[in-house]
Amino acid sequence: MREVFVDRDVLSGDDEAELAALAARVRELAEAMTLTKVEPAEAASVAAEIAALTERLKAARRAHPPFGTVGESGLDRQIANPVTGRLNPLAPPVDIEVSEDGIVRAEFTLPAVYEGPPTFVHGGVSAMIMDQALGMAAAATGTPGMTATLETRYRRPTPLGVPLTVEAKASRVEGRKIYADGTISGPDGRVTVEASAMFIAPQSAPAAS
Ligand SMILES: CCCCCCCCCCCCCCCC(=O)SCCNC(=O)CCNC(=O)[C@H](O)C(C)(C)COP(=O)(O)OP(=O)(O)OC[C@H]1O[C@@H](n2cnc3c(N)ncnc32)[C@H](O)[C@@H]1OP(=O)(O)O
Repeated sequence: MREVFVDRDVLSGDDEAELAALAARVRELAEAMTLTKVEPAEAASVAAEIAALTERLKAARRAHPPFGTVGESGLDRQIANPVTGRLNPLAPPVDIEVSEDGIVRAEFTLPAVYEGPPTFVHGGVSAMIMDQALGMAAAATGTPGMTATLETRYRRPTPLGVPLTVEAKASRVEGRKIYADGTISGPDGRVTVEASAMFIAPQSAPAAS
């Protein structure tokens, strides 16, 4: 696969593990925040403590999110990615694996912070997870690309708080265009979301930002 990334700090395994642990705590904080019933005065007190913690983190700051060390697939460097990044507290708990036959798969459970319709996953969150899974399936062909089109078909509501499965696979490569299809299904195996996407390999690597 050709190199597509700009220069970034690359974290050691230990540094990545520590920041991933911090991100996990921030995720728990977001979940607690969404569901808390504490009194307003307590909320204000907690807000002040969090502001102080944020200042501590800002004391040493990068210009851009870091990368992790390259894995065997060569695709797992974006550790602050908003869909699967261990270092990104906004990322849902989705750990996508790519098998040798190019099938992309993850099992995950989405908590209340991703709620759209009451008790169900927000459709934009499902689309985001599909985009990533389909993009990784496209990249597994050896030709990674930018999402050009993404079509999602919501067959039935996707429930929160139960094990879900996302699967995707590239169907064909036509020049710079890579096509992929995938699904999200519930614990009963029934498909809740179908998605198809077309990715286009850029003529040149994206410019540094
Ligand atoms: C390499 C990148 C990093 C990857 C790293 C891998 C990491 C491991 C995987 C991670 C997975 C992440 C998955 C999320 C990935 C995003 O989230 S990407 C972000 C969302 N997408 C974007 O921002 C894309 C914005 N658009 C663009 O940058 C450019 O329009 C594109 C898509 C690169 C195409 O630009 P271009 O190369 O100049 O295209 P151009 O030469 O005009 O057209 C080529 C052909 O494509 C067609 N085409 C172009 N655009 C479209 C379109 N939108 N719809 C339909 N057809 C189109 C043209 O009609 C033309 O067709 P033909 O005439 O050849 O038949």
